[in-house]
Amino acid sequence: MKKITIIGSGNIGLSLAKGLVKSGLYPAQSITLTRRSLTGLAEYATQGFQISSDNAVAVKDAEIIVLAVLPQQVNKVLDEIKASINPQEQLFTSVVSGVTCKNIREKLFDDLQVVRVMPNTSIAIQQSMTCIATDNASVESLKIVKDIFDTVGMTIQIQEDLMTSATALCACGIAFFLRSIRAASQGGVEVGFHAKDALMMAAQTAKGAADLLLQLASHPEHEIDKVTSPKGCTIAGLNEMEHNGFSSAMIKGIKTSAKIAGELYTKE
Ligand SMILES: NC(=O)C1=CN([C@@H]2O[C@H](COP(=O)(O)OP(=O)(O)OC[C@H]3O[C@@H](n4cnc5c(N)ncnc54)[C@H](O)[C@@H]3O)[C@@H](O)[C@H]2O)C=CC1
Ligand SMILES: O=C(O)[C@@H]1CCC=N1
Repeated sequence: MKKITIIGSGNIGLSLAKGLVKSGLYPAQSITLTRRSLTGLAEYATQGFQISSDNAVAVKDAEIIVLAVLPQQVNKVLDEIKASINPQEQLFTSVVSGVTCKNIREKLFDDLQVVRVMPNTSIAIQQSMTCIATDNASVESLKIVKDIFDTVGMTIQIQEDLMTSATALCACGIAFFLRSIRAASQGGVEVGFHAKDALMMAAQTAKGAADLLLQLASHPEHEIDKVTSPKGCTIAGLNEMEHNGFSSAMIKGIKTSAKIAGELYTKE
């Protein structure tokens, strides 16, 4: 168990903190959460987390630092914490989209080991798909990071130049799949279900579809073939969706997100 400081405890920082505690391996007491104003963190203090609005102090004791502020807030935060960082003792991780390991070392220290991590908000319930990349961390350091994120979902190590693509597919992906579940539930209401039931039915159906792929290592089209009876209603609905650009919309959306993810950080 390592001491972890999360700088910027907003949506993803707090989701990570919740997931780590839920894993049972990281007590809240081992996690320090920072934010500019402590008001939003008061309830976390009552749960045992350390809370602070002083990033420089909060990183001092940490073995692992997780940077989780917005890309436009990064430079100010790195300037603030530089004097408190010990590159020999600490491992620096960042979930910030569009900020490279090199960008971080340029602001801190050349010999600091930096690992980029791209989780998604389902990390709060240990279901994240987390992508990990580095350009200088040792095998041992990478394993430390992987071990942490393996407790809160699945991990995959990727090349750093694919990190913005990973952001679009996996981090933004939560919103894309949620919107498609919401849309399915709205269709469900049109065909006769109450909204609450329709949403639960759509969500469980989506979960079942995902698990068919994950548990059976199956291909989507193979599973789709099993649903589409000849002259049946599934193929009729599916083709109607495709005529309206269903796959195309998802592909274009992911490409746009990946492009924007790569443009979020400006060095100055
Ligand atoms: N929200 C998501 O699903 C994901 C977000 N990310 C990345 O994580 C980062 C954070 O995103 P969100 O959590 O969505 O944003 P957010 O705005 O919810 O969280 C950022 C937090 O940082 C705090 N903050 C700002 N300046 C600070 C400072 N000087 N010191 C301490 N705290 C400070 C803000 O008060 C806020 O609570 C972004 O860089 C984003 O690209 C990565 C993966 C998923
Ligand atoms: O929308 C964003 O920019 C962040 C990065 C990935 C998820 N949320």
